[in-house]
Amino acid sequence: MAAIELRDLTKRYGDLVAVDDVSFEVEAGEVFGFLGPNGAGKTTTLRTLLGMQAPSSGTVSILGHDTTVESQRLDALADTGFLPSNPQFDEQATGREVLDLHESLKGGSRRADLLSRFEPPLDRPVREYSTGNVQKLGIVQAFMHDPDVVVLDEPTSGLDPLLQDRFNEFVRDERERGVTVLFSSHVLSEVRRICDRVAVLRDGELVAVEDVETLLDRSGKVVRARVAGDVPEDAFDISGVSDLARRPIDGATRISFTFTGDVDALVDELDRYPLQELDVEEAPLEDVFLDFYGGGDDA
Ligand SMILES: Nc1ncnc2c1ncn2[C@@H]1O[C@H](COP(=O)(O)OP(=O)(O)OP(=O)(O)O)[C@@H](O)[C@H]1O
Repeated sequence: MAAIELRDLTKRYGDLVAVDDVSFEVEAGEVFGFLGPNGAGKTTTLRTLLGMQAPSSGTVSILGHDTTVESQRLDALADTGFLPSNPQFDEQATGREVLDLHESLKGGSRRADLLSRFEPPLDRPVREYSTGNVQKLGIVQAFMHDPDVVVLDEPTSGLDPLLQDRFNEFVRDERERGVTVLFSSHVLSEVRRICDRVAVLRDGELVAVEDVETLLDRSGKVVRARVAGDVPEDAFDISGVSDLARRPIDGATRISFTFTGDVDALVDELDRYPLQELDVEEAPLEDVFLDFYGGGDDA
């Protein structure tokens, strides 16, 4: 049984189809990234999955419980943590009081551990919190009852780069513990670092569900080389080379291209020239996702 399952989920707001026939599963113990530009329908999908609003059609379940049925939803939520995109707490309450209430409702066996990692200012009222501190309190609250499944809506927004790193490391640790994590994000580099698989949503429609590794393999490598002297016209005219650029510089030639072909063929071709420098790296995820986000029907 998948930890999270969405089948043919559609959610309409009046005439607007915010989520259009979306199906995917998140396996137990998987870290699954949910990506899409603003307005793609990510929040709508997550809120519908959690039973906070009814689907127009289709089914949603967490840990085998249908979250559109109230009794089953409560069973699901007992083992689920949720961090909304703009967490809102009682402004008058202190962070400690917010967590005390949550603990009395759902439990707090991991509270101390989480507080030592994220350190929100517990004795100040929430109205005095910065955006980052609200987010830290939200993270503690989402994980403190030791849930099996956690749904996070843009968890690193509002966190500074240091805290983003701490959060990403934390998610990797949670994965080691077998926790299932579904999170939406705009931050593509973090997806690379912590996700097993990703789903990409555009205009309410799912345009891809893929292993992150497969996605990166498919997008190829960026190769940059500096070759002594000139290079012939047909240099690097081999299968898998695209966006080839060359420019003379100080008695040498700078070459750059994207490569999706056979590595042996590339090595053979490189071997034909007197190389002065060589740099091979993954294509930036931003470029990979532009294929999906960029519009058109060819994604
Ligand atoms: N309660 C609502 N009533 C009417 N329209 C809504 C409602 N909530 C969302 N929408 C619309 O549904 C579409 C999807 O919005 P949603 O917030 O799910 O996207 P998102 O991918 O989470 O975007 P973002 O990254 O900006 O948070 C948008 O066109 C939005 O305006």
